[in-house]
Amino acid sequence: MFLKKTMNDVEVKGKRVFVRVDFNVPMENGEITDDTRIRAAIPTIQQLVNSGAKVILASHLGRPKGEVKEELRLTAVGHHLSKLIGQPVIKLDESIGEEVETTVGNIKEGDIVLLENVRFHKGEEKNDEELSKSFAKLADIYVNDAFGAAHRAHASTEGIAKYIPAVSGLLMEKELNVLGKALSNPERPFTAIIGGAKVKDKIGVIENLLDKVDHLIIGGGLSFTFTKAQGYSIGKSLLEEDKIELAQGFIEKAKEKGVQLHMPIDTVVANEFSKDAETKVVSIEDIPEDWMGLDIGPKTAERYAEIIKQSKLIIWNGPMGVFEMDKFANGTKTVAQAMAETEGYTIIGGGDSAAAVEKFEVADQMNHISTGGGASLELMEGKQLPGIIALNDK
Ligand SMILES: Nc1ncnc2c1ncn2[C@@H]1O[C@H](COP(=O)(O)OP(=O)(O)OP(=O)(O)O)[C@@H](O)[C@H]1O
Ligand SMILES: O=C(O)[C@H](O)COP(=O)(O)O
Repeated sequence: MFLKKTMNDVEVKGKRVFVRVDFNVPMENGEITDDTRIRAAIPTIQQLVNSGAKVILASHLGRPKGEVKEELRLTAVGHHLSKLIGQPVIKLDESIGEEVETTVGNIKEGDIVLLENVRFHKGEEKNDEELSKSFAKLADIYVNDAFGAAHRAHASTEGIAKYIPAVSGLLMEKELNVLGKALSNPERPFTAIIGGAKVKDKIGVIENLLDKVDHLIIGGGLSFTFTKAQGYSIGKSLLEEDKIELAQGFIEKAKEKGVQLHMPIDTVVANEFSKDAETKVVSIEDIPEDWMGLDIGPKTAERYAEIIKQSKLIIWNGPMGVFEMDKFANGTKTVAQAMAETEGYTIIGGGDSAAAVEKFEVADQMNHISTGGGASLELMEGKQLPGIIALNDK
C-alpha cells in the first residue's frame, strides 16, 4: 500500500504542475541510445495533459556539477519526447528565473514545457533552499515521477516539496508498489539473484534480503570473494580481500536463517581480461593460479535456472559475468532466459541487469523492469528514499 498522495488525489485542471522526471538517459554523440526512462514517464505526462494541466517538466542529465555543459543540455531529450507524445514540447535554456517564469505564466492547458538540466545550478545537488523556492515559484503543484533519482535529496527532488503541494506521479507509484510489495509481502518461494562487480556495492542489499528471501543466488565478479571465503583458490579473479570475513558471515547467517544460499560450483576462466582470451570451464575448486573467472560455469547456470523456474517471485540485480563479451555472456543469458520462462513474477532491479535483458531480447517478458539503478538498490537495502518521504501523506 502506497501511503503518499498521488496525482490522482489532486485537481490539476488549469494548474501549473512542476513534474520532476528522470530523463537521465544514456547519450552518444548527442543521440539518445536508450529512451526507456522517457517512455516510462509518458503515462504521467499524458494524463496531466489530458486533464488540462499546464505541464512543466524538470530533469537532470549526467553530472555537470553545477556548470553549464553544452553536451548535457536536454534539447535532444525534448525533441525525442515531442515525437513520442505527438505534440510540441517547449524546451527552455534555463530552469529558473524571470524568462522561465514569464513563459510558464503564459502557457495554456495541455501545453508541455521542458526546463533545462537542473544540475546546471550548484544548488540542485546541495538541496539549496533558494533554488528549491525558485522551482516552487514556477508551479501550483509538484509531482515527483523521478523514481530513478528518488534516493537523492536535491532541490528538485526533495527541497521543492516543502513549498507547494507534493504528490507522486504514476511511474513513482508503480515502482514503489511493485518493489515495496515484493519486499514486504512476497509470494514464496522468493528468490533474489545478486551479481555485478563488487561485494562492497551489495552489502546492504544482501544483508536486508537475507531476512526476506528463500533463495539467495550469488554470481558475477563479487562471487569470487564468496568462493575465497569457502576456502578455495580463485587465481586472478576479482577479490575484495577486506570483504572475505563479511562473506563468511553471510554464509553463516544464511544457514541460521534457513535461507538457501547458492554460490557457483563451476566457472568460465580466462587467461586475460579480453574478448579474445583463451577460456576453459573448471570446477570451482580447480581455478588455475594464473587464470581469472569471468562467468559462472554451465552447471551453475543450469542450477540457477532451475531455482528461478521453481520460484514464485524473483528479483535480479547485477550480471552473472562479463556479459558484454560473448565468451562470458552465457551465465547472464541463461539466467535472463530462465527469467523469461518462469511462471514466477520477475523484477529487474535496473542498471546492468536491465541492459542484459535488453541485450538477450527478453525484456518484454519481464513483469517489471525498474527505471532506477541506485534507487532500487537502496529500496532493496530497506532504506527510505528522501524523494518519497518528502511527498504529502494520504
Ligand atoms: N567475474 C567478473 N569479473 C569481472 N567483472 C565482472 C565479472 N562479472 C561481472 N562483471 C562486470 O560487472 C559489471 C557490472 O557490475 P555493477 O556492479 O556495475 O553492475 P550492477 O550491479 O548491475 O549495478 P548498476 O546498477 O550500477 O549497473 C559488468 O560490467 C560486468 O562486466
Ligand atoms: O541514473 C541514475 O541512477 C539516476 O538518474 C541518478 O543519477 P545520479 O547517480 O547521477 O544521481
